[in-house]
Amino acid sequence: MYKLVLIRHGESTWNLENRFTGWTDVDLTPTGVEQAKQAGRLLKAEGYDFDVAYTSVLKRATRTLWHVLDELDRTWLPVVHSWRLNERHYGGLQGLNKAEMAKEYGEEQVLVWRRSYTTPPPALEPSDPRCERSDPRYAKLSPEQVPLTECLKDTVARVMPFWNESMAPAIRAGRRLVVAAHGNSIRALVKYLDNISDSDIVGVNIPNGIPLVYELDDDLKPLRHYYLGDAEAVAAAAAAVASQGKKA
Ligand SMILES: O=C(O)[C@@H](CO)OP(=O)(O)O
Repeated sequence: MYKLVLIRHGESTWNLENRFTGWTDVDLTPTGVEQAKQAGRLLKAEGYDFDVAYTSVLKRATRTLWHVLDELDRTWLPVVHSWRLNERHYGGLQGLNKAEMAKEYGEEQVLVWRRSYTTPPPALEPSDPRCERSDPRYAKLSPEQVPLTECLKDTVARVMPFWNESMAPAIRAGRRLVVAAHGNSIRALVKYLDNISDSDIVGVNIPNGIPLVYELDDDLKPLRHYYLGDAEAVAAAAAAVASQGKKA
């Protein structure tokens, strides 16, 4: 039996301001830092140890990982960064306030933008200053690989090659992985692992900074999964994420 630990980054400045974030590289808030440290402490208290760490190229996930590794006294572990673990790209919504958009366009529309599997938010223009195509961290990608928007299906399509080519082989080789990523890149992995339908994934929300453990069989099929920590607090935190698209 293998174990895989997934952690969504701690609260970011734009989580706090309730803004669509996507590939915008915002940092953690002091609460987010504390959540990340707490995740590390929980893992340590439960006896978890790791051989390799995975994260995105965005600082809210990277710093979350650093705090987790620091608490585990494992700052020396190899860290694999991949843009494929980045948050889902939020297109022209990046930077806009979720509750204000719900007031303007309605909660139903915001739910479609946030959680529809196949409908992406409006795309960014390549000339938009928010477009990441000239960001040096993506210099090795073709322009088309740097999205102008994404629905979750698009995110699944770019996460899965990384799972298949890097993460899954590492797990099969017996390496214990800790992954610090984002709400929607984790939803993409969870959808694949648990074979969740396109409609049921709409209701899945990942709380900030709480380790999500997958126990996997020899074929990397999930035997079970669970969050570490208090179940009620986990449910409340996931419900809070779901309600970010409400009017107030
Ligand atoms: O804004 C975002 O990038 C994501 C994660 O914070 O939000 P949502 O939960 O609305 O997909």
